[in-house]
Amino acid sequence: MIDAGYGDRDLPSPPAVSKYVWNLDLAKIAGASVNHASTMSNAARYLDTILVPGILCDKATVQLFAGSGGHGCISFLKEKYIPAGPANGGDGGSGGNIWIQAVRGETSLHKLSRRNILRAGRGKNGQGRTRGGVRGDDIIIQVPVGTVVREIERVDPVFEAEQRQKLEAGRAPPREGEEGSEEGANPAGPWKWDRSRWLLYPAITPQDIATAEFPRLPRARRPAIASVQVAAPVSLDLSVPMEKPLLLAAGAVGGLGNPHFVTKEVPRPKFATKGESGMSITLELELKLLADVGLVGLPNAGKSTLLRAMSKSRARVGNWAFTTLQPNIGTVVLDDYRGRPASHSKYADGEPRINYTIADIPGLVKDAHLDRGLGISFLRHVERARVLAFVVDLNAGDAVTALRALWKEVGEYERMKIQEEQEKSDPMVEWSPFRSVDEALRNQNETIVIQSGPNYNAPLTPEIPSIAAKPWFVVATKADLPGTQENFKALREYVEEVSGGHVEHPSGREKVWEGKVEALPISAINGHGTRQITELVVGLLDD
Ligand SMILES: Nc1nc2c(ncn2[C@@H]2O[C@H](COP(=O)(O)OP(=O)(O)OP(=O)(O)O)[C@@H](O)[C@H]2O)c(=O)[nH]1
Ligand SMILES: [Mg+2]
Repeated sequence: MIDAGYGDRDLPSPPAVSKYVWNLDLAKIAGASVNHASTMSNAARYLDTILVPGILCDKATVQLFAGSGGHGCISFLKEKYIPAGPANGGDGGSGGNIWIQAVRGETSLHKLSRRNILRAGRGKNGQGRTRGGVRGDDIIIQVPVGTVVREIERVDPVFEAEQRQKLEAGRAPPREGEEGSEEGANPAGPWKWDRSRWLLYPAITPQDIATAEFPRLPRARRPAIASVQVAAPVSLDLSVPMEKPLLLAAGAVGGLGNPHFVTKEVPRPKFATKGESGMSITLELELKLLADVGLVGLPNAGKSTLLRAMSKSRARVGNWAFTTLQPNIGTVVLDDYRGRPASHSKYADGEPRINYTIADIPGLVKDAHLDRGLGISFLRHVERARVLAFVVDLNAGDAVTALRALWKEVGEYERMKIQEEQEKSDPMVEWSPFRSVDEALRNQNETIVIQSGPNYNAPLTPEIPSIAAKPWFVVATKADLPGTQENFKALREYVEEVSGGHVEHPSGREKVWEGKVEALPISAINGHGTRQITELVVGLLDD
């Protein structure tokens, strides 16, 4: 236990917290069901801890396949005294849709990045007695709030068919009273069998096929729901939790049953159409805001130990620098629906906060902003956390020096980034357009301007608030070790002076967060002091 050298704060044991909130299992979400943490089986929980050792995942590429439509049915009424009744094949069911929804329960994209192909269900085929096929199952992709979605590729068979039809319509004069013909060949008909579109009666013979005449293929159709589909190309910034999911890809319509093709000449058509094939979209998802709290500290400061103490994360801990090479994320559950919640915190919209996330980032070293050590990619994570926790080791030299060194690194990185941004917005090439025909003929002064700006590699550079403007606090670890009190006292005095504005802000920036900076002593290996961190974090997040 830590003795009373740390002032008025006593260090109670940590709250019961657990790491994963389960409310999404992609294998089960068909049909818009949302599974809550409490309904998850222990086995699945256990499996996930093995499969995903808490590695933070902020990017995923997924290929989505909307459901194809079921085929139409070829069937005839058959009853006593009616040996050869009229056509009564049902239409095929339409394919399943794919939806996306940003929800608060999700904290990482790791489940999506593991399953990079998602398929909505296929519509069932139509059946006899004019029974339509059952619709395919929908898929809802639930992502964390702060996900940016961008389309990479799209294959839409219906769109292609429409384009083909337009082309044909332009090439061949349409028959009187009708639009352009489908599938080329002979615009005036009769049409021959197109294997990919027509379904034939099983008893039909090859000779029949060769001589049979088919009606004009119906135009490629879209389901009515496609009108609410997100316009192509998909580019979404899901920064608020969504009450209802958004339609990304509508399932394709089913084929038409044989009653659709009854004519005076062909009263009993022995064909029906196949369902349309579903579209596929490849999306890149990126989590813009990664965690509520980012742990910033020198190597070996005890960041991973702290994460383990606060969440159920099993991040690796070792008594040497660079134990952590990949960022880890842990979720601190505030309300596990058992007993009283650990906090009564609420989101801005009044919904109770059930958890918050902590990102354990590899240790920062001197000149990390020049990509030294594990460098820039990790500073990127720092930039995206809402609150920063500077973790300093009380047992490794002067804590104030360590804190200032950390801020310096963060500040340098930011300065470099601002410079880069400015360079990006400068025009890349000068351009002076021709002002007269003469000039053009002489072909002088021809330069072209390519305005740099959003491009494919950086289509969305969301506005990120300055790092120094983020709320922050200091976590002084290893407070259980002897002789650390003095170090902590000096640290707390320094921090108080910084919040009072008596000394320069360690970032060296002018616009800084104006709240009161706290310094908390903790002993992560004993779990002491973690409750205070939670209280503080929740307070900062609520502001
Ligand atoms: N006595 C004591 N030791 C601690 C405490 N927290 C961490 N340690 C020890 O400090 C060492 C480093 O801990 P880590 O959690 O791996 O440190 P880290 O900051 O994640 O280090 P990197 O991943 O290398 O950046 C381990 O040997 C821990 O056991 C603490 O509160 N008290
Ligand atoms: Mg670590």
